[in-house]
Amino acid sequence: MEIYVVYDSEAGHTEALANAIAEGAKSAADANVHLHHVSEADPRDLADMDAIIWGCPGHFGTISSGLKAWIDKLGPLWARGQLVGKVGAAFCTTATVHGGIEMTLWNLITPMLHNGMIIVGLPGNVLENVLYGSYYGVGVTCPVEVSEDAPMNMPTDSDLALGRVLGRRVADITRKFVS
Ligand SMILES: Cc1cc2nc3c(=O)[nH]c(=O)nc-3n(C[C@H](O)[C@H](O)[C@H](O)COP(=O)(O)O)c2cc1C
Repeated sequence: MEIYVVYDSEAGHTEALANAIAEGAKSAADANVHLHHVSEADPRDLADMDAIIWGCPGHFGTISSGLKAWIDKLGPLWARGQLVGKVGAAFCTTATVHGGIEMTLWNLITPMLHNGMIIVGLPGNVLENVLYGSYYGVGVTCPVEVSEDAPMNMPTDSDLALGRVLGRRVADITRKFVS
């Protein structure tokens, strides 16, 4: 099965989470995972995918303009119904816990629904999620550094574990549709 992971990221926080999601998806032996920064991703490639996972930093409570501009190139695929029935999932990073994680995840999911995709979140029986996560995908907080000299606050091991679980879950659910 073909799984596409596309992300926007300015300083690498969301990229680290995207890497963990791709790693989780790749842990399924039958998954062929395509991981791309949005600047090098071709929307036309989505037609050949079985599952699509996209994510970005939350910018003012919603999708970053970089990823939104890319999503807005999906009109021709939408018009031909080429994404209908594909599995989708979303992820994001923000700087604060109450800085719009859920709104950003919902805004990422909305265009998937408009394209007829089947959304996969994380349920409460996933251990990593019940302790810490979100039901709408993976949204994690990387707090702003206390000073310019401080090391960057990247996603924690728990954050990355959630990412791996989402990637694997997408692969396991997609398999039920493609086999
Ligand atoms: C223009 C802009 C708007 C942002 N808006 C928010 C916000 O509304 N809430 C929040 O918690 N963080 C906000 N942030 C912080 C980023 O979401 C956060 O630092 C994120 O982890 C950056 O990920 P990246 O390194 O992958 O770009 C904003 C950052 C920028 C540049």
